[in-house]
Amino acid sequence: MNKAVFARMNGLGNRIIVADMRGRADTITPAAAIRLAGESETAFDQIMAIHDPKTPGTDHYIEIINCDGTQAQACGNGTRCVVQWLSRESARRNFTFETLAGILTANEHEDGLITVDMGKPHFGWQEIPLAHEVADTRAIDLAAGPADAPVLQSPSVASMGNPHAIFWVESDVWSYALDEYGPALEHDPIFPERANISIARVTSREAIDLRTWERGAGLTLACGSAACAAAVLGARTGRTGRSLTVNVPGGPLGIEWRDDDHVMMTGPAEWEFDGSFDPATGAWSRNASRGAA
Ligand SMILES: N[C@@H](CCC[C@H](N)C(=O)O)C(=O)O
Repeated sequence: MNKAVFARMNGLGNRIIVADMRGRADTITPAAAIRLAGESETAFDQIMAIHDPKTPGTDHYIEIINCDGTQAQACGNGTRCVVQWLSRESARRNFTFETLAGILTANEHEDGLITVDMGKPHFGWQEIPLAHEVADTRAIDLAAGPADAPVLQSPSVASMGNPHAIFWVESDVWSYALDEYGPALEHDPIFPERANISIARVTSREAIDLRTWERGAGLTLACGSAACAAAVLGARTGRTGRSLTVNVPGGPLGIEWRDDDHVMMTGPAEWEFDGSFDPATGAWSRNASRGAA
């Protein structure tokens, strides 16, 4: 067994395992991911596996694995954790990554906060994707709760590389049973690749409160790509400006939808502990010698 090094980290409470798979030909199996997800110390929302680059001009290929063993195209909080991991091993602070969603850049600032260029949002029904054409992706025909008195309805949808549905609500986001509605909405037939489901309350032109039921992971304390989707859809529907704070349960994320259409996400990353694991089985051990920075 050729073990790989990992760190358990978090981005505003989004539980992330960063795994160093550089210089190796193997990948992390779904069985290994599910085993790590099932143990209390290593329980995670996403694994960010750092691989050797596939495309010239990029530093690393990043594979993103949800805790159910499925792959994701984008993970904003996890990308910040990868940047913090890499910036601990050299003086570099600027990186170019490739993911299933394409090529993105990220950099760590002097104060430790990290900005990720999450790329451009997509609003076309085929790009999200939806199962069929809809008139307007700013409000699609989808609801949760009793048919005659829906609790959540008419979400705005977008792709940030991965699919997102944002339900706009008037009351405190904690007053909605997202754990009850999330699973069915994630698997609704309108989403052929399933979707990340969020409820969003606009509190000013510059601020949104957001909770997310993540595709493949369930309720999380933070979802960076959902924060980006909420921000661009807030602006696209006239609810907000293009530069705002998205308050997720784990804390605030700064989001700017620039005039060149790129979405910039800024927030922290936190190192918890590290160890080594078998990418085939998920068997792992904790390393006592290297702790938080
Ligand atoms: N936590 C992430 C999103 C992870 C991927 C998502 N569950 C999916 O399957 O699309 C983030 O911070 O963006």
